[in-house]
Amino acid sequence: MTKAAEIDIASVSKIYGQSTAVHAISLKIPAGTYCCLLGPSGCGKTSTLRMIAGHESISSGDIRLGNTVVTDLPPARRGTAMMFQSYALFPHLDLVDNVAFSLKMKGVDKDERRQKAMDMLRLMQLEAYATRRPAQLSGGQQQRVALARALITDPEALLLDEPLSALDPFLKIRMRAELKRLQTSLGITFVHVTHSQEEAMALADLIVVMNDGRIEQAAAPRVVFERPATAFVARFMGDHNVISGRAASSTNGAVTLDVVNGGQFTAQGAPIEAGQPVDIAVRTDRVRIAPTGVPGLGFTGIVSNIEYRGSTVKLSIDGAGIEDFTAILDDAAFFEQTIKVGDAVPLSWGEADAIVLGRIPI
Ligand SMILES: Nc1ncnc2c1ncn2[C@@H]1O[C@H](COP(=O)(O)OP(=O)(O)OP(=O)(O)O)[C@@H](O)[C@H]1O
Repeated sequence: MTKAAEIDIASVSKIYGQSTAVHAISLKIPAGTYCCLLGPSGCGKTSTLRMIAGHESISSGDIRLGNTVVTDLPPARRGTAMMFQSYALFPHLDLVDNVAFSLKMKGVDKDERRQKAMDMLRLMQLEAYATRRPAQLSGGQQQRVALARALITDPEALLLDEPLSALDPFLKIRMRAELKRLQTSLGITFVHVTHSQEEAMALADLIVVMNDGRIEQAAAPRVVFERPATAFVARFMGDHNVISGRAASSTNGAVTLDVVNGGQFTAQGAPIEAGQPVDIAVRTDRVRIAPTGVPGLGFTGIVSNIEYRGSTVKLSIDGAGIEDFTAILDDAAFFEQTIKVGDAVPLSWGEADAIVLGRIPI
């Protein structure tokens, strides 16, 4: 079971009645990649996954799996398998029959399908429970049965719709590690829908951030975090301040922006015509309590809130036309000073910590 296939989504749309849920998205998921489709509720993640699986028709565009255009193929002939959020196990069947079900549908004879189901249960370390029914298992065990059932068809790509959402926080983290281990050992392509940026960062080789039926950014987790492409990505991934204004001037890969009724800031990025709207991102954990050495890389503001978080302290600051600017300080740096709500504090950050954000065309 080492076959893996590239998934090529070419200008795919999904229209339900009058409303467009997915707007002509294009995406290549290389073979053997752990890909997470990430975004808020209603952004089109599940519709995209279901179109790859064949559980939802494609309104326009094409999907290719390996060398095969699967756009019009039924789910069972695509080489994909889907694991549902609810696991969709049959309550009246034992684990062997649950796992063997799709082979039964394909007409595989009883001995062979039970043998293969036992192999899958062994892979999931569930062989001791083979004769139990789903209700006699824990949530994590049920999830492993659902995985075994999906993998028994020997798919080239496994599609997972919010696979961890039904689990408690402790189990979620354990199963997350198991999913990653499984994907690495099988080597097949995984496409995993989630609205948790933490889950996507922990698992994915490729994060696809979706918003309102469009792809805002598709890149490795570190790139998405360190170089968010748009203001939406920077806000959704968290740990960034987004400052909006209008371009004042651009030189040598640095853009200067004016905040309306506020300060002037500089950030790294391609030139932008003066007067155009521009957003920049400043990493919250790179902000220091110190006067800015370089104009445009800091400001003085009033502390509006202090939140102690153990190893870090979160400061909220208003000033220079910016509301609710966040600085995450490590606890030692914070407690070296005596800062309280209402104080005016000087803030600064490094040249590399402020980047210009793009806009995706609508
Ligand atoms: N069968 C349907 N008929 C009509 N509209 C639908 C249908 N399924 C989804 N939609 C709409 O399409 C949009 C995208 O839905 P989709 O389920 O793909 O989003 P999602 O990102 O997976 O959201 P969630 O995280 O809440 O599952 C939403 O506005 C949703 O209301």
